[in-house]
Amino acid sequence: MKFTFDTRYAHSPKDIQHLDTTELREEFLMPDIFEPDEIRLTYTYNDRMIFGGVTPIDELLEIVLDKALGVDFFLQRRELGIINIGGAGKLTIDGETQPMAPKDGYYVGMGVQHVVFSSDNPKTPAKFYVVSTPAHRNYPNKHLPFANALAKPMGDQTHMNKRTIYKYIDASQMDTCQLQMGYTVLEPGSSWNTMPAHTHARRMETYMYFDFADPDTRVFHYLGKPDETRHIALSNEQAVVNPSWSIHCGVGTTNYSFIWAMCGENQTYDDMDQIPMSELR
Ligand SMILES: O=C(O)C(=O)C[C@H](O)C(=O)CO
Ligand SMILES: [Zn+2]
Repeated sequence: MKFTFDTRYAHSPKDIQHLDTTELREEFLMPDIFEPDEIRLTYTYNDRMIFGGVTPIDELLEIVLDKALGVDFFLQRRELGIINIGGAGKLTIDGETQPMAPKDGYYVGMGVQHVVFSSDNPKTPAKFYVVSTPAHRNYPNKHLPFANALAKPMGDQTHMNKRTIYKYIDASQMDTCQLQMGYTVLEPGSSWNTMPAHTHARRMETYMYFDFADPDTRVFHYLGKPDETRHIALSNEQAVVNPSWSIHCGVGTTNYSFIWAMCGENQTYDDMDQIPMSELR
């Protein structure tokens, strides 16, 4: 099993004025998330979120992080959200087995010692996207089937942003210390997500874009202060870190989906500052 644990640092909004394309990608993009029988994680200094992919094929995979976090085991002072974007798999949580159908989610509370990931069939492997945030107490583990996600239809065809936001880990449904997580599915013919753009200085956010309609699909993810924006061109199954001070929105050359995850000062999903279009530069 190969384990990758990258670091991404926190920035001032002024920093991105000086970054060229390569540097911008090195600082904000996580290019390869799902590699066979690998765990690939990124630790961002933005609210210390850890996010990435766990892709078991023939092996059982477990995230082992102790010295790197100065703890005895990974979830000693953290909670974990999981969404399976691949085939059927399983989690074994401190010895108890939990089937994970395609699109299933799971919340693992602080204090759990072992989370083991596996695929049911190596030909149709599970792909577990995971996000972990610092925690201060245990809340109960919870299986989060896709059918139970809170579905919020948004947008319209005229604005090319017809989409459904599926909230898996949401404060109205369950307790967590910080983590909120879910995913957004754009309809065919729609390409803009979260437009008008918004900021939420109270929370940082990460995104993992996936389910691209064809290999040449690209999503252009926008970041920066509203009056000083940059973009990053993304291929399928790549992720980006968005600092609290940054807008985010994106446009694809086809429709697509993305998993978002947030943490920080509050758990109020609708606490967003919409940016008037006249302020974008
Ligand atoms: O398309 C959208 O709109 C979103 O998915 C918005 C994200 O969930 C978000 O940015 C929450 O703050
Ligand atoms: Zn947001």
